Amino acid sequence: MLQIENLSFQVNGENGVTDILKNVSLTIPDNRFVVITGPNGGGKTTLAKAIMGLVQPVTGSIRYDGTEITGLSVTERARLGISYGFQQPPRFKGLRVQDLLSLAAGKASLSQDECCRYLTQVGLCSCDYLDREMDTSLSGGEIKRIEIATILARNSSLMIFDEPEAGIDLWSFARLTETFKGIRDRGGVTLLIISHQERIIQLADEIVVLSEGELRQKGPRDEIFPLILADTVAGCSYMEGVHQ
Ligand SMILES: Nc1ncnc2c1ncn2[C@@H]1O[C@H](COP(=O)(O)OP(=O)(O)OP(=O)(O)O)[C@@H](O)[C@H]1O
Repeated sequence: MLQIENLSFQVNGENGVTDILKNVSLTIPDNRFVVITGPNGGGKTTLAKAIMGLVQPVTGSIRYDGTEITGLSVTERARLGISYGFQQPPRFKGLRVQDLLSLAAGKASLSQDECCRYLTQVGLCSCDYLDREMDTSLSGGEIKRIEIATILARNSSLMIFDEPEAGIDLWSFARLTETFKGIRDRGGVTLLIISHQERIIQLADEIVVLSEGELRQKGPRDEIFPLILADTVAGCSYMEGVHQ
């Protein structure tokens, strides 16, 4: 179980201190498929990075499976079974796709068959990619899908994906949603997915809405999704005010 209590995060800029996360509390039981959504800049990525240990909160605590992890490093959290796929994954020049998948799986060398299994789940043909370097020769969508494959290879108990749909074509996206659905149906993994995509939101057990650094809504998909639709159809009150 993931337990987040009163989590706050601030940045110091030229205009002083800005609150990015404001007292966010959230409990996610095991084996749940949870989608975090909300307007751009609402704090979703920051929350995911705080869970992974990539940013340090100013106040609050994060517990995972009963262990206080707020002060732990990324590596220690990874050992506890947490993994995070970046919104914009880094490139690793000099490392081949097969090397990266092997590292993720914690093996000296992952067999071609095993690599193929992970790459197929993100819609890539392994023969075309295993020897490719993780450098700028790969497209943004390819890098994104390979990174998602490395998270699958890691076999974590809490997988956090940050906008997995970003830059991915319609065909690969369809394959990816099937993969997420398969993980959910098999059980044993908590999926925390940041997404703006209706097809991913539709798979969720629960939806969390973050806006302006605050947790605005949380509940079962069937309860929260109609509220989101009503809200977005009503339009943005700020923009309406600007154009008056
Ligand atoms: N290190 C930082 N310095 C300054 N501002 C930051 C920093 N990190 C995040 N922010 C700001 O905090 C806000 C939340 O950012 P975050 O990336 O968490 O939003 P998000 O909900 O993931 O947005 P999107 O849907 O656009 O990906 C944004 O306004 C962002 O510009």
